[in-house]
Amino acid sequence: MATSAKTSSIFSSVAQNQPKKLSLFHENNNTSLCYFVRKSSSKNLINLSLKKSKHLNSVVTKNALNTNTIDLSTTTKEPSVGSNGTGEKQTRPMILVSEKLGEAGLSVLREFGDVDCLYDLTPEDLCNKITQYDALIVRSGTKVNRAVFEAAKGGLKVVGRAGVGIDNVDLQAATEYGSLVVNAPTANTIAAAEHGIALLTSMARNVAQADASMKAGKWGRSKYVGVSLVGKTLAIMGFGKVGSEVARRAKGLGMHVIAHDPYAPADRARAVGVELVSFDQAISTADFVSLHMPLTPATKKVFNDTTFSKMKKGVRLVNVARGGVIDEDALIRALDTGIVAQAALDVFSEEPPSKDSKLVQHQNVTVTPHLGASTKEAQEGVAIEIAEAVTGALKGELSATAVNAPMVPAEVLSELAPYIQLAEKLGRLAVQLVAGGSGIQTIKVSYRSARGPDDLDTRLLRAMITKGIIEPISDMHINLVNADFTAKQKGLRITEERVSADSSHENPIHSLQIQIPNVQSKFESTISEKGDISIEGKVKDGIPHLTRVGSFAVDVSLEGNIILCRQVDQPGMIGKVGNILADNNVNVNFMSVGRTSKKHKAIMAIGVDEEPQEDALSKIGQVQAVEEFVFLKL
Ligand SMILES: NC(=O)c1ccc[n+]([C@@H]2O[C@H](COP(=O)([O-])OP(=O)(O)OC[C@H]3O[C@@H](n4cnc5c(N)ncnc54)[C@H](O)[C@@H]3O)[C@@H](O)[C@H]2O)c1
Ligand SMILES: O=C(O)[C@H](O)COP(=O)(O)O
Repeated sequence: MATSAKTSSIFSSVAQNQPKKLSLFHENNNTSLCYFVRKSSSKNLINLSLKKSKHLNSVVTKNALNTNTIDLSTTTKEPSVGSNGTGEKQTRPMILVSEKLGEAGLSVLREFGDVDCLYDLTPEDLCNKITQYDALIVRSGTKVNRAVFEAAKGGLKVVGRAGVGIDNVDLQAATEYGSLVVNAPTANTIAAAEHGIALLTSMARNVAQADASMKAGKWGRSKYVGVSLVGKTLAIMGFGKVGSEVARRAKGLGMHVIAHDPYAPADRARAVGVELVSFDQAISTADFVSLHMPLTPATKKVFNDTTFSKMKKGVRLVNVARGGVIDEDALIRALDTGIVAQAALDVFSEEPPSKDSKLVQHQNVTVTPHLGASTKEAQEGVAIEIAEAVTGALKGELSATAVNAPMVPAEVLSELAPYIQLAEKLGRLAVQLVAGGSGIQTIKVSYRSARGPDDLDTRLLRAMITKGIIEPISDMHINLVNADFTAKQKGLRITEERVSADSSHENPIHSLQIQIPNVQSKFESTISEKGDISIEGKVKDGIPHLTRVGSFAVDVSLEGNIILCRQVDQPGMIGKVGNILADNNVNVNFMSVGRTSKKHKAIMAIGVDEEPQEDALSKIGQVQAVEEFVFLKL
């Protein structure tokens, strides 16, 4: 029976401790920024690392070598299976690999966790077993549908797709259950492109048919006269990684290459010497059409009776993308009428296709069983790429190949780290102040910053505010994957505004304000003139501070817990409240007083390490000049 991993998932505990020291060190080709947390006894480590893969080899394309992963992890120490080398016991994550994966990738996984390779699971088996695992690694043959996520009950932290296409993973369900989906998008590009070229050339020269005929004892020289490629027009549909590599190779064969891709930058196409054209122009002028787009709702059956009828009679079609982009019945009709002279297919709408599939059996069709990524080199590369992405994600890293979560560059992350803590803590405080009313519907977040919108990526901060707001009032675990989704589900509207500040451009954020309109507050003084609960914070020397409560300026570091207390401004108040706390053995770590005007109303913000007992709190309430107070947990 598996022991579940205690390595926290994506940034789950980042905000729980304050950083003390920032150090930069180099270790085995890794450059890491490490924040050591203030309380050494907690032994938690928040790791912000910028890693260069030491496993990826030359098979992997340039993109992959430049992959930066962002480590935002805390490792919880628990008695159990393994050891982390410091004598502390740790649990090891459980990883299920459901399709064949290269050995090099398996070694990376085994160094990190306990790995089960179970290649013949039925969908039911998968649902039954998935509860035991923290991560699942699949290729295109495993359907990771909603049932799998439901069965996992939120315990499946990561799904790794060892390849590019994620059409076999239900991304919506993954997001709802907070599972990060990562893929290995670069390591099989060349293999797929080479297979596309192999199909193109062998189709044009009837290689497969001639081979089968000879093996059947025939010598059919006149039957297998082919067509030449040189000078012919090839339309690449989807000018992404594979499409552009096919284009390069086809140009080397002397073909005239055009491409259709609504999202591809024209300069990338120009660099390869390819003209980007409209869909209709591409399919109506091409002698050969090669498909390289993903399967999405927009591309499903995009090659159908209508589009085939627009093609040049005698066109030849290659598909190493996804079977589902073609209406296969329409293709059979187009082959039968001669609109499509030949097709070479590596992928099918249903895999494997039925044994009596008319398409597979068609004399003008060449088929391979989804072999595009199947070279030794690509499989080693993919296995390493996905193993690193999955282990990174299990450590809490924000993966550069995340499919259902924003990718935040390492440099942005390291800069925002203290603000991430500030965001969660302000969210936590704000929600605890709500006493009732019509429920929280809107959270207004204002970032005062000297930076322009393009210079300030606030997605992480928004997610952390959402986490701070939702976690104290639900049993949900919020992470970067599910923050926006969960907020929406709960009917929470989070609006963001940037207010330009004069402060230094160096600091990403001067101050962060959270407002909750249309609610009552447990501490009336947090209500601003506009009638909203309003609190504001800043980062000072790397530490988050609460700096404004309603219209009162305060300054208390956001550590431990906080008591907010409004009183008539008069001498001796600090001593009276301080003594009550001292009698209760509660350590005050920070205190600040803000007032509207002398001898009028003042607010004491007191940071306390421990939670005071009920009777200590009620004694504070009994102090004569105290008008209201609230205890808030951070
Ligand atoms: N047969 C195999 O074994 C094999 C191997 C690798 C990749 N693939 C498949 O090949 C396809 C391409 O992979 P990739 O790595 O190049 O992906 P990619 O994301 O780099 O490229 C896909 C391109 O398609 C474009 N696109 C999206 N919608 C489009 C549309 N409606 N019309 C035209 N273009 C559109 C995108 O803008 C992108 O440039 C994917 O479907 C992938 O799953 C198959
Ligand atoms: O999308 C992909 O990466 C390819 O289709 C490869 O799929 P495979 O991993 O099942 O070979």
